[in-house]
Amino acid sequence: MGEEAPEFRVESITLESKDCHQNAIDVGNKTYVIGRSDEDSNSPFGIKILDKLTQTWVVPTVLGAQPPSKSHSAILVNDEKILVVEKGVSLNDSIWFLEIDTPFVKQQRKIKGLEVVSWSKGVLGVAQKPVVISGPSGVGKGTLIAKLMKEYPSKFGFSVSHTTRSPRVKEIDGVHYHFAGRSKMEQDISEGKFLEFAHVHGNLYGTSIEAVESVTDEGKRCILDIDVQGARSVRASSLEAIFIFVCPPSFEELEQRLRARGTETEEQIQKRLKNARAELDQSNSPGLFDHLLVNDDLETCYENLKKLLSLDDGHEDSDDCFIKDGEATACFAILSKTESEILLQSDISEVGKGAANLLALDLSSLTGCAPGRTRGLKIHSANSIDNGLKAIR
Ligand SMILES: Nc1ncnc2c1ncn2[C@@H]1O[C@H](COP(=O)(O)OP(=O)(O)OP(=O)(O)O)[C@@H](O)[C@H]1O
Ligand SMILES: Nc1nc2c(ncn2[C@@H]2O[C@H](COP(=O)(O)O)[C@@H](O)[C@H]2O)c(=O)[nH]1
Repeated sequence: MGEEAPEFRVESITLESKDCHQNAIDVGNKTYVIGRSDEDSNSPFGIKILDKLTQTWVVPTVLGAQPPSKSHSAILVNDEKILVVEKGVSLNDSIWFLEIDTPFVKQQRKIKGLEVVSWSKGVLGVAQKPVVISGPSGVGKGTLIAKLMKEYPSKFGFSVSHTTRSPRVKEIDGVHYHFAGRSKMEQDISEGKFLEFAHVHGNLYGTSIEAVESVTDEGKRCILDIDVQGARSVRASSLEAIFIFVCPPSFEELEQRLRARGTETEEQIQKRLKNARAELDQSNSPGLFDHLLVNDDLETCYENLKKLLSLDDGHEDSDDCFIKDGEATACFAILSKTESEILLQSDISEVGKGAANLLALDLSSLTGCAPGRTRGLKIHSANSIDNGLKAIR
């Protein structure tokens, strides 16, 4: 893992030239060198870590989608993460965190026995809590979700799970599920790409982090259709969600619905009914589900679901917040840092406005981290006279 090498020249702090492709950030006894070599503009956006005590270089395993390898500036936020601000991309795409010692990174380091770092993209604004819908097979979860998505196509997005089960007739890969091979899915799970996974009715099912994040990136509220084990795992994760359990009016009715659907063999139906009893028992586990819905008459149940999601009052949700102002190309560099804010200054020559714009990036209300996005960023103009950059929440 260690490698002799002073092939890099490391300055003690960030190398912040206008076209900087490499930054060196000191964290304790280590120096993190981020970026690509200035000599080779086509080289990949790499990370190297210098152990200053032993003078050895380590190339860590880098997890997560990485920023576009353009020029950037970087600064240490705290012992856990480095802020990297990319130039020449839209403001929405410019803010990244290199996690060097967060709980996820520590966990992955332990699993792999290797040095690990992870990227987490910074996202402006907050998102509405995802909605987890659980309940026994055949109770009508999919039917309720389909109605919700049909009535509110721009408001909700479905988290497309991975599964090792075979597709049913009319099921489309990437729409209903990502149909996956077991070994690939297990490998992705071990690499921390899944929010939760469970063995359900003899197959492996799981929600990838990307499945949830990509829905949220579109400005939509994410709906997860997962079993009770999965709901338990999400409850224990850092994802804040609303948890709804859907019950059948009776066990007989559940059996009838499952049979009438006609998608399972008799053996599979028996397995699903057996598991249904266990799931119904667990629906009352303290602190697991926020709401129980009985799906007797479909329309009544759907109206009750809408009430739970505050969709019955005709008002838009007040905390909807989708960023439109950050789509223009930005050229900001890190200027300074306080405990809760980092000041970014625009490159005057690039924006050509005659005066530098100052933005303050509020770090006090961040939610989420690797292996997902870092959300909740707020940016506001920090110019004494606001010269045109609107405050962005
Ligand atoms: N309230 C209802 N009354 C009668 N039939 C219903 C009702 N809700 C759903 N159904 C029917 O029950 C069957 C099972 O519904 P659905 O596939 O939505 O269940 P599910 O909970 O998503 O199951 P699974 O977990 O196996 O995916 C479907 O044929 C559906 O049309
Ligand atoms: N824990 C998870 N459970 C999941 C996920 N996706 C679906 N499911 C649950 O599996 C059963 C069976 O589904 P089916 O499509 O084979 O009928 C059902 O209870 C789903 O809720 C997942 O990603 N994780």
